[in-house]
Amino acid sequence: MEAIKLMNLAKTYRKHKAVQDISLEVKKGELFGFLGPNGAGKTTTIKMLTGLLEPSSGIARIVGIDIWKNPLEAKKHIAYVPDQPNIYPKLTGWDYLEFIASVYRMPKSDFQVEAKKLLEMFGLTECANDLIESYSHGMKQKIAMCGAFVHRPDVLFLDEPTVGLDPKSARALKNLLRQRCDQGMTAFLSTHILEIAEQMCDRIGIIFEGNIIALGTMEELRSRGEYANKSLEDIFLELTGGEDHQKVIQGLTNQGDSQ
Ligand SMILES: Nc1ncnc2c1ncn2[C@@H]1O[C@H](COP(=O)(O)OP(=O)(O)OP(=O)(O)O)[C@@H](O)[C@H]1O
Repeated sequence: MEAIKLMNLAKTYRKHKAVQDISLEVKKGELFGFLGPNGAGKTTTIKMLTGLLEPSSGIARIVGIDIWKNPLEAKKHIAYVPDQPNIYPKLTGWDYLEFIASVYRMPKSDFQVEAKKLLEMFGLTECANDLIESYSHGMKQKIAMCGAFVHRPDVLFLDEPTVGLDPKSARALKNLLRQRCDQGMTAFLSTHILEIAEQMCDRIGIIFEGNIIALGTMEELRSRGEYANKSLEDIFLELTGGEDHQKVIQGLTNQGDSQ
């Protein structure tokens, strides 16, 4: 059974079709990268999959459960870290994790072992007893990650997870994602950072103007004749027309330089 399944999922904001009938399956244990330029529809898709934004049409299933027909049941299986996590400022880091663990009914002893490991991994042990309002943006993001991992979700959604993380924390996140996916968790992450998708993800989907325009492993994407031996950046720019934009920008910059 697929961990995540989208069937003709679409979202229209007033008249603007932000996501257009996308269908996709992500298998259990897969680390899936959802890549696209600004405004392509990544966040809209993730919000529909996590039960935060009702689709205009189509179906979204998490471990076989329709998230819109049976939201409580489906949400037991997921964790979501948005790009701008907004977490309780008046709790300490530790209290926040404890709160999450209680919502997911984690046994206390499991929670303590898991929480300590995660805080250590993300370099938050020293400030676990400080109020979250005193945390920097990156620290808030990291405690939100710890909260997402602590209850061992079956499916984890991350929106732009490495933006704002220092290199050490980004590395810790990459390692942890790989380890958890090897143990059976499924991860769905949106990113602009092509290197991350290229290095970490088992499979990549490229979304552009609300449509999935490419889908597959790096090898599969490259094996499309015209993309042989190209980097994901080249493939991405060609597919999304970014190269033309880049040329325009480059042209303008060069003009500026010569004046
Ligand atoms: N609440 C809203 N009302 C109207 N239009 C919206 C709303 N949210 C998003 N959109 C539009 O839907 C499209 C997709 O937006 P979305 O945030 O899903 O893109 P994204 O791929 O996550 O972009 P980014 O990488 O910039 O975060 C954009 O054209 C955006 O302007």
